[in-house]
Amino acid sequence: MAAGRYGDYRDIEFAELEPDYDTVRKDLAYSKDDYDQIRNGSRLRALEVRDRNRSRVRQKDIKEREAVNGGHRTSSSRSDSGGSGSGGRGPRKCEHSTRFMDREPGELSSDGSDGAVEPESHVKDGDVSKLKNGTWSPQLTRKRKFSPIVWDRDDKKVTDLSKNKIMTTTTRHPASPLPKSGSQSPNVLPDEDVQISPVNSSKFEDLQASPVRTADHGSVANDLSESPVNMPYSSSREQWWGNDEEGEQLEEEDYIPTRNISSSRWAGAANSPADKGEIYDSDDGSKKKGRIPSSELLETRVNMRSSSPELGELKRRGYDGEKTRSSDSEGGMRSRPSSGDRCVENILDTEDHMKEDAEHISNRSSLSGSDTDSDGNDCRETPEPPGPPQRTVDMLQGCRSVDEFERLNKINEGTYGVVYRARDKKTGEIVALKKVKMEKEREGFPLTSLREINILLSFHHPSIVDVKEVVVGSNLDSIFMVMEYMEHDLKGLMETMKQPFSLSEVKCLMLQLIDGVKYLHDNWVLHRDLKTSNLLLNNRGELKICDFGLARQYGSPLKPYTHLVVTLWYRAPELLLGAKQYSTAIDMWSLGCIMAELLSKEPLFNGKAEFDQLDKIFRILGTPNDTIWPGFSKLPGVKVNFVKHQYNQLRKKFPATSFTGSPVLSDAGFDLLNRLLTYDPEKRITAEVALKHEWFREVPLPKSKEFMPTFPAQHAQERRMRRILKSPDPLEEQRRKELKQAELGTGGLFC
Ligand SMILES: Nc1ncnc2c1ncn2[C@@H]1O[C@H](COP(=O)(O)OP(=O)(O)OP(=O)(O)O)[C@@H](O)[C@H]1O
Repeated sequence: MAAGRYGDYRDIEFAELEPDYDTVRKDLAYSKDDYDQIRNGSRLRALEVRDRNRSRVRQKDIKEREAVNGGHRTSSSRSDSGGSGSGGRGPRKCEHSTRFMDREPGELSSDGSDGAVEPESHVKDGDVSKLKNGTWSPQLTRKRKFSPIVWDRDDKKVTDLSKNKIMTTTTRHPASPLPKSGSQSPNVLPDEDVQISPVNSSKFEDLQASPVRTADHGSVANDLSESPVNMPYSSSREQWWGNDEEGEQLEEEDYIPTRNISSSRWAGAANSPADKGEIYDSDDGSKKKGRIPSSELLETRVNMRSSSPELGELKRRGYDGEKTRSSDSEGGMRSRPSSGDRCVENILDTEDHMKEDAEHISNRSSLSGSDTDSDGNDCRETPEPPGPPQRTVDMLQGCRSVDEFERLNKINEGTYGVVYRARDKKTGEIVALKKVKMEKEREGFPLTSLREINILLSFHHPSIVDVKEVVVGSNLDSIFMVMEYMEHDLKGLMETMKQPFSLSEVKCLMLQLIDGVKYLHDNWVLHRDLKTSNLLLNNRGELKICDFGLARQYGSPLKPYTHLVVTLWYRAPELLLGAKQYSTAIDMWSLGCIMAELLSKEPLFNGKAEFDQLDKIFRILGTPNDTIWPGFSKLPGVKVNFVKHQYNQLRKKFPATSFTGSPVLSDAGFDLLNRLLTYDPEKRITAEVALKHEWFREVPLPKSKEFMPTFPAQHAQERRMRRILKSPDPLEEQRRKELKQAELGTGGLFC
């Protein structure tokens, strides 16, 4: 739409330029005689002299016309010629041209109207003089539009780094060879005592005692609160999109204070203190933690840059070539052609810089004090004055207004966003709008949401939910992701189903899921929160992964990350046992849990707390040891006695034949499940290998998407109520509890 507007303008401009071009063409045209004489080698000098004279006459003519029209122009403006050719509309046209050229495709005025052009009155004499004085020139404005927040980016460096990244090899866990059907589980139990315990605090000191912990929490949090920045406009005039009391209440309840802001989240950031062992990346313990006040970020920015690649710099494999929005490593995200992408570009840029700034905040904190400085006085630098609040608005320039959508109903409310079904008023398309919970506005735009937006805008795959664009609330106080609408999530759907999915349906779903995860892993992203409620299904049988709030890039060498990721039931044992380094295998474990749940319609390991979760896993898979999982006993969580379960009971849960209604699974199917649920992350099956697993080639073959059953879309209220009544989600509660404990630095299995 906006591109069309842009295009229209160009059409008009060129249409009006047309006469001039004709004139020029005529002026420059040689007569046939001239041409013949030139060919014959004569009159060349004479023609040159004639052309120079004509040119002088033309310049004079242009100046005269300008004088008549009273136009003002910058000499270098392209609209110059347009203006000169437009007769009486000269000056007005010129002003509009400047504004039009200034605005990028997809940009709208903040009120959501098609106010791309500022009223003429805005370009008054004062402005003209400014323009003449060079304080506001079309060139300058145009540059700002491309990058509203202008940073001193070192392009060369970035390019080099992205190259480095591409050349880096990952330390992914190798695929273990496919055992024979019915072979022993990779989680074969040893005959030795295993002592497992909640990790004592000393074990986890290095993980938890991030230098940005208590003191820095104080520091950062105080900085945050002292910097009332971010969304500069209050939401006093609530529109229907924002007027959601339910959501607001939840926001209050859910709020967990920011503990710290991440260090470099990119693996291999050789320059980052994290790599020198100075700080640990604990940014992602909560999607709520990283909240970046724009001004704080802007003010604290320094030249500290991660030497690791940015998301936009990664080489996207797989389906990327199909869509132009993605970019490869060298091309970068910066050349986005489609409508609304200017907004996207701004957001991606902002996320990059926020990340850098977050790193700086973290590093600054880490360098300036210990975590015992609870008052933070010593380590805290004097907070600098808040930056210009319009920075946040700049970030949102080019985004359409949410008022261009008609709200149909509220689909669901996650912890971090409210999702609505809506109709694009222009196209009639039904979409899902996820409103980013701003929580306490003064604390800034949630970094995790920026991260999610960043990833989802960058990645395109049939199994990844498509985010089309980002739109803003009328007051620029809220942000929505416009996603393709999906009728169901698998969790909600399974709650309504009387029977579990059939084998061929599970295969169809698993194939799509593994394919999506492979795409993520191929592109160096861990999802870190794969669970049935984050898997969407539409009535065309298409499964799509959503909720990338915890996703992050990983690289080689692996860096220590927070273990407080992945909802408890789907959390890999290495995370539960406090491993500081983990990789793609954590997502594969989640896939194992999901596969089992799809088959049985029940969660496989539904622990109530970390210890209970481990216990449930060990009861079914047996208690691991160093033989089946080298390095197991060194994990921080392996301390005191866990009950030693000798046998793997998984087959009993998924027998080859059953008369009791248990979900049946062939040897091949069981092998896949077993390999997804392998204890040793190094031996756990990869997405690439899993995709080729023989289970998908044996009968019953995977159902094709078109033949997947359709289900009536649940009424949002029903869906919410059922969740509240039937499954007061212990997982979220658990996670919140963990995070609170982590923030307080007390209690908990790993504190
Ligand atoms: N594109 C979509 N189409 C339809 N429904 C969706 C879509 N995206 C999300 N939903 C619904 O909204 C719910 C919450 O979405 P999402 O997981 O992205 O939010 P969240 O706040 O991050 O959730 P969580 O609390 O699980 O972390 C999903 O479980 C799903 O039911």
